[in-house]
Amino acid sequence: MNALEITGLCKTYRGKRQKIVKALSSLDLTIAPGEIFGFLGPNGAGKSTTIKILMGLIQPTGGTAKIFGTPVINSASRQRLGYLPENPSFLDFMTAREYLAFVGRAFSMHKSDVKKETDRVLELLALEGAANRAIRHYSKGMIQRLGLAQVLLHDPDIYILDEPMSGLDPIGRALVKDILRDLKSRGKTVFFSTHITSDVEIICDRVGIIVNGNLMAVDHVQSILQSGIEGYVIQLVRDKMVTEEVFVEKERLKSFISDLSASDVEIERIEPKRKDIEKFFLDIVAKGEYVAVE
Ligand SMILES: Nc1ncnc2c1ncn2[C@@H]1O[C@H](COP(=O)(O)OP(=O)(O)OP(=O)(O)O)[C@@H](O)[C@H]1O
Repeated sequence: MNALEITGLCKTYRGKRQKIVKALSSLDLTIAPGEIFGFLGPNGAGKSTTIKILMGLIQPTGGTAKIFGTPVINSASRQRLGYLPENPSFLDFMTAREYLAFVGRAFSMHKSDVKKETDRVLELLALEGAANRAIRHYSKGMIQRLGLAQVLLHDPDIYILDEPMSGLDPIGRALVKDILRDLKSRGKTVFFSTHITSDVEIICDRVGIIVNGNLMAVDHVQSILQSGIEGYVIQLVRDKMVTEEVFVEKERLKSFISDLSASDVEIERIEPKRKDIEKFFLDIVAKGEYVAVE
């Protein structure tokens, strides 16, 4: 059974002056259990709209979505799910420890598990020192980490995270990447939105690129990185002295090498230059006649 199954999902909003905004156009996507999937798109592409539909926070205009086989219109679909919204906010008069106890009760966790798991997630997110401080005194990064702590508390099977690295410093980002890798090693499924291509490159199994509500590409990150050879950087040597480095396009490699054989120049090193996820993303956005969203 798929962890996530989205079929023909559409969403239209009524914007200012009743203007129709097509946020999602017939989105089809399946995610297997145990996958880490990056949902990559520029601002206004439709990432949060998709996630809000999965969470039952808004209704789609058309199509269906299922989590572990249960339609998202049924709240039971979210029993095995942890959700981090974009810019999470809390009852900020509470301390993190009080808030996590509240979340534990909401998920019907046993009292002793709540205590144990609260300690575990506070430590994991480096919040143990601030655990008894009112949340209103937290920094932006601490709020984001608390959001992740509450997602992890009840050890769900699938995680839907709307921009989990948002507002985090490099230490916080590294922490979250480690947490996502740990979830993967424990067979959990993660679906997260982002517009940061390097995060996708480091953590994800697959990536889906959404532009203007259209899913433009879905592929394995490793296949993108393997297949995307654009050319070669060649280091040339003349008279045993390093002379220069040249870039040769993929199609020109053969003729370049045969031209060299007639000269006194030798090849010291050839390195393939690959398209990274950022280049892949930018090419897709360009092909999709992407129009900047205000
Ligand atoms: N409640 C709403 N009413 C009208 N239009 C909306 C509403 N919510 C979102 N939109 C529009 O729908 C489109 C998709 O928005 P969405 O928030 O899903 O994008 P996103 O990919 O999450 O963007 P970001 O990366 O900036 O968070 C945008 O054009 C946005 O302006």
